[in-house]
Amino acid sequence: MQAEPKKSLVGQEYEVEIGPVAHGGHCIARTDTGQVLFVRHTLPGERVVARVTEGEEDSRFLRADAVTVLEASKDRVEAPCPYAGPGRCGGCDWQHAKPGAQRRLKGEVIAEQLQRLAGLTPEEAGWDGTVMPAEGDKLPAGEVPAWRTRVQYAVDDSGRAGLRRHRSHEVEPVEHCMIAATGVTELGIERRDWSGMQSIEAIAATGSQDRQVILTPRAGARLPIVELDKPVSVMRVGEKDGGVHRVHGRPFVRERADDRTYRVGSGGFWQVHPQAADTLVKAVMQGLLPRKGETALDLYCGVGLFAGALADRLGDKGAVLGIESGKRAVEDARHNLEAFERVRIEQGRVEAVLPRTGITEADLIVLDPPRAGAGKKIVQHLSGLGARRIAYVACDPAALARDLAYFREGGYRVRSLRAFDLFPMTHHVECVAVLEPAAKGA
Ligand SMILES: C[S@@+](CC[C@H](N)C(=O)[O-])C[C@H]1O[C@@H](n2cnc3c(N)ncnc32)[C@H](O)[C@@H]1O
Repeated sequence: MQAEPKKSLVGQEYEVEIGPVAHGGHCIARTDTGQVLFVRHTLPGERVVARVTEGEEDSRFLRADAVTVLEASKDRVEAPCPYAGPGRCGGCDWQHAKPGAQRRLKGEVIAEQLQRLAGLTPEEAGWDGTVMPAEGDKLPAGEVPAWRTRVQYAVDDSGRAGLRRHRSHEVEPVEHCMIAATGVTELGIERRDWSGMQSIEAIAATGSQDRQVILTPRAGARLPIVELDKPVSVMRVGEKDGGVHRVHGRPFVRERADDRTYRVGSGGFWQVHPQAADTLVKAVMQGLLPRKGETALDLYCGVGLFAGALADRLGDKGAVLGIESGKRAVEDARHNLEAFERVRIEQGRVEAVLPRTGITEADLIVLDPPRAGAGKKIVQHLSGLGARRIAYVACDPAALARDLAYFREGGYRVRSLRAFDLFPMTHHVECVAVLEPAAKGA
């Protein structure tokens, strides 16, 4: 017997009261039959007509867009970006919220994740509940910080550059992305014909004039001659190997942070907001208070941002071990930190390399894992190294909360937590949690 096809609810409209914000840039509501709706383009307390964008009759939850606002929140503003709104560009989640309200919403998400996944109240996490804006991002009403120093443009079938629609491969062509940093906008990507290309990543380094574009051609397409409004180096993603290859110019950009220049090769990780690297280094160092001669680990070290900051502060007798999986990033980290004799960078996955190093103790640990977090096994391992303090840099509050719970099992407590809005207009937020042995804090 064939199963009945499930009935799609896409396009169905519900008039609903909007409840609290949820992780991911949407708010929670319920249909009159009790089905959960994750509604975008709305704010807590509003009454809206929500149109379903994904889900079926028996889905655990439905996704929806608020298409009519019947009762607006006092935090609502007219979206400054003409490409924001239901079915449009998926890059920003909170264009329709006042900047202060965006940070409050992010704070509510962090608080909810900490409570639900780690059983921690803000007080227990040593957090004042605020999400701090980056320096210079508090702007007069209606102005939007131009912070995105790395923008991934998608190209439509007619060769126009744009941004992806929410949870879609469709392209929203744009003439200008408001949150793109000036150095990116100056390249004039949106004004060119990119026929034959699938995507273009534009990078404008902070603290140097380095600009780079990374082109991903469609299958079998020839590379265009790239003439932009400003000088750039050009890289291409190989169709066969997926690697990033030099077309012309330097195969890296130079970024400045904590009074040091970092070479970042194409495809390597660097924080996107121009203030982010400095802000996070400062928060981590204020949390760890490194002492001369101590030993430290920098896990998921990228091109060596925290390893460099630690090496500076630990002095000649201190030592730092960085671990990073990206081959190119490791080459860059070794280059960036070659002046420090007592810094070593190992290439490989933390879960494989850390046990192999045979390290049994460290005074300080920084970990800055990707969105999925570090996970139970690594946290257990780290909890056994006897570190005086651990700084956890997190781009996902859910992964952070899960890992904090594992650290508690390992005998660590959260001493302080700080949150930074390094991704204005989007739902993303960065946290720095500082941990210490529970016995010490007791
Ligand atoms: C959020 S970035 C942090 C980089 C660096 N701390 C910084 O701030 O510039 C995470 C880094 O972890 C690396 N990575 C991802 N999974 C990894 C793993 N399992 N082991 C080691 N490194 C990993 C990525 O290549 C990336 O460079």
